Amino acid sequence: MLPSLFPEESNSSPSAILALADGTIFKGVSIGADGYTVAEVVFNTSMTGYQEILTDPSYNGQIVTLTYPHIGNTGVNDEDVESSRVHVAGLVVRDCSLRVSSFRATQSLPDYLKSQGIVAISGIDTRKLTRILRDGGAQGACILVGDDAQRAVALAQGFPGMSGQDLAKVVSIKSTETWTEGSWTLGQGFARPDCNGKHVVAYDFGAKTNILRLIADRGCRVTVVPAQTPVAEVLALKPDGIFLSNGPGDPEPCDYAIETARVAMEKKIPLFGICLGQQLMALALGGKTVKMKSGHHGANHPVQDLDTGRVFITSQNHGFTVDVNTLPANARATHVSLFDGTLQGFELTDCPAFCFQGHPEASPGPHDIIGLFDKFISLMAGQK
Ligand SMILES: NC(=O)CC[C@H](N)C(=O)O
Repeated sequence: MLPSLFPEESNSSPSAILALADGTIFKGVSIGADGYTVAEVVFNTSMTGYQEILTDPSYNGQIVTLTYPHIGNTGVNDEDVESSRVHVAGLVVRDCSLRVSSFRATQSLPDYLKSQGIVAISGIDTRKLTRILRDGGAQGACILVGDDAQRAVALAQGFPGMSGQDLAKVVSIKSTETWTEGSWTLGQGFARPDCNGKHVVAYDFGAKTNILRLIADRGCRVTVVPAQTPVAEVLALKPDGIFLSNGPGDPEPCDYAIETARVAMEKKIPLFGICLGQQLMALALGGKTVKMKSGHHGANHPVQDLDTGRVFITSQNHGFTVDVNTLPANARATHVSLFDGTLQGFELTDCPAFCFQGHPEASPGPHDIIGLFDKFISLMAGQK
């Protein structure tokens, strides 16, 4: 007998179903918690960084399928997390490694998923799944442990969609915190930078920790505030700059955050937005955001700087985009996606505010465009 392509099938892992709202059914094995999960399913093309992806709060409410086929080989560790817990609603992989091989690993991926209560499936033809999502767009899906395919399809079809979902306030911290940790280096752990420079107040809509680390690395004093903190309270903290974080869900219903962005721009406080932060700034200016077909989720997206022509390979994770044609005249496009021409960054001509749709903090991904953090520091220092 030929060895199974999915060795985990040959041991005692329970069977599981992945059903799509369009009725497609995939059979595999459970590598996570029991039960079922229902959410929008999106594909991520990163070749590394599954632990960062799992813990990115912007994935809250989404099932992620990884196009890289061999997942789990380095297990999980205590440092490669972008928040305090797993946020994806479920995980779909082609082949979950049976063996963990990394000196940093503290747990296997399946044990980690089980301990966090995350339903996940392995043994899936993720190329077929990704083609369906690429051609038909992201859609509702259900991962169900067991064999009841009909129930899984019905659950997937009941998913209401991402539009209209305000998840930023759900994942945000509940009280104000001070952030002091810098980046991690092998053998040295997390840096403890001198945080007595510019005072940045960071709105937490589901912020990835590497963003806060990169701001702290640059000597800033970082105060992190809950998503619904009134902007007047933030202004009373006398910030040198305000940061609007990434976050899950639809930006449009986040009226509290749109108001924050509007006032910060009106008061001409140096302002930097990443991903959801860009979308909130656009909405505050009277612009519009739209749901994309399959979104951008990966670590290989080329983005062009419209001023210099230079191309950066960037990390991306968004399902909504700003319609550039709806922005007012004082918003100048600075970056564009070379995959589909969507807006990747803009800045204001009459106030020190700029934003980026992708992820300059990477994690996972290339650091090509990390210089945007230095641009924020320069803005706070009053330089253009
Ligand atoms: N990473 C993010 O901030 C994502 C923003 C928003 N939730 C979107 O999907 O477009």
